[in-house]
Amino acid sequence: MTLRIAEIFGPTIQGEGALIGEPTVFVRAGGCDYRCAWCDSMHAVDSKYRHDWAAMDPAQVWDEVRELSGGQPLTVSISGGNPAIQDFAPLIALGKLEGYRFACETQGSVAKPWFGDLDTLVLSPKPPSSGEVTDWDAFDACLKAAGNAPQTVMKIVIFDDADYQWAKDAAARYPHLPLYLQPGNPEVDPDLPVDLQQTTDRLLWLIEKVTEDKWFAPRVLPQLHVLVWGNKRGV
Ligand SMILES: C[S@@+](CC[C@H](N)C(=O)[O-])C[C@H]1O[C@@H](n2cnc3c(N)ncnc32)[C@H](O)[C@@H]1O
Ligand SMILES: Nc1nc2[nH]cc(C(=O)O)c2c(=O)[nH]1
Ligand code: SF4
Ligand SMILES: [Mg+2]
Repeated sequence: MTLRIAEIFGPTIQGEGALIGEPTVFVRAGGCDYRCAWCDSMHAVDSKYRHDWAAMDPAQVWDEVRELSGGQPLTVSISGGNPAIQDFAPLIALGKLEGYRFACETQGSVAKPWFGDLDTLVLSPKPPSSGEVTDWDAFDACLKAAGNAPQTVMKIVIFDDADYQWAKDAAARYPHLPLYLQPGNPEVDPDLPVDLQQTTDRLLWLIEKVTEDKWFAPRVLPQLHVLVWGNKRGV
């Protein structure tokens, strides 16, 4: 089975969540079952970009990851789009043979057996500002599919008070899932600069929300890659 791939890039650092700062190569899948209002990766979502996506065999994808990483095992981050609408089991199997680790980012709308082959599964359910509605049965199926995967975490993007309250309710459903919050980035055009002051102001707003609320469960993190590179693609 070929994979629809929007881009493969790196090595860079994982800019978000549990693995923040860790060197990684990204494999970005093309296609998504959601249309989040503020998606920063529409080039991997909207079918109008599908002609820019490559149909690749897992072995071809693997060759490129190996090349980019110089054959030095690291964590491969599978993102998208929603990678869970495709079969990444063969790619993960190829990489594991050479000692690589795998993380995957998905919204939790589609469960796949290969979640159980991952080292890290990042489930990122979408708050109200996205315009999407979470199917919690599907989310539960993702947790079940992850089974014994060493690390499963939840990462929620927060744009406003309604998102914050929604995140608290979502966290209450899964008290044992490690939780990461990141402020939303409203400016996602790769050709426009990111305002660093506004970016850190949004982070400060979120930090003050959780501390004033004495909500000590989540870790609050910036998008490190946005601080360093703005909305540049391929980093
Ligand atoms: C582009 S998505 C791709 C993977 C998957 N579709 C998902 O949403 O989890 C990767 C991560 O970026 C986050 N993200 C997307 N747009 C964002 C924005 N404008 N500001 C902050 N985070 C954003 C998503 O919530 C998700 O956690
Ligand atoms: N450096 C870097 N870190 C990221 N973390 C999640 C990303 C994504 O778009 O899935 C991403 C990305 O695109 N770049
Ligand atoms: S689920 Fe992820 S890739 Fe899909 S539209 Fe939302 S943020 Fe973008
Ligand atoms: Mg991104």
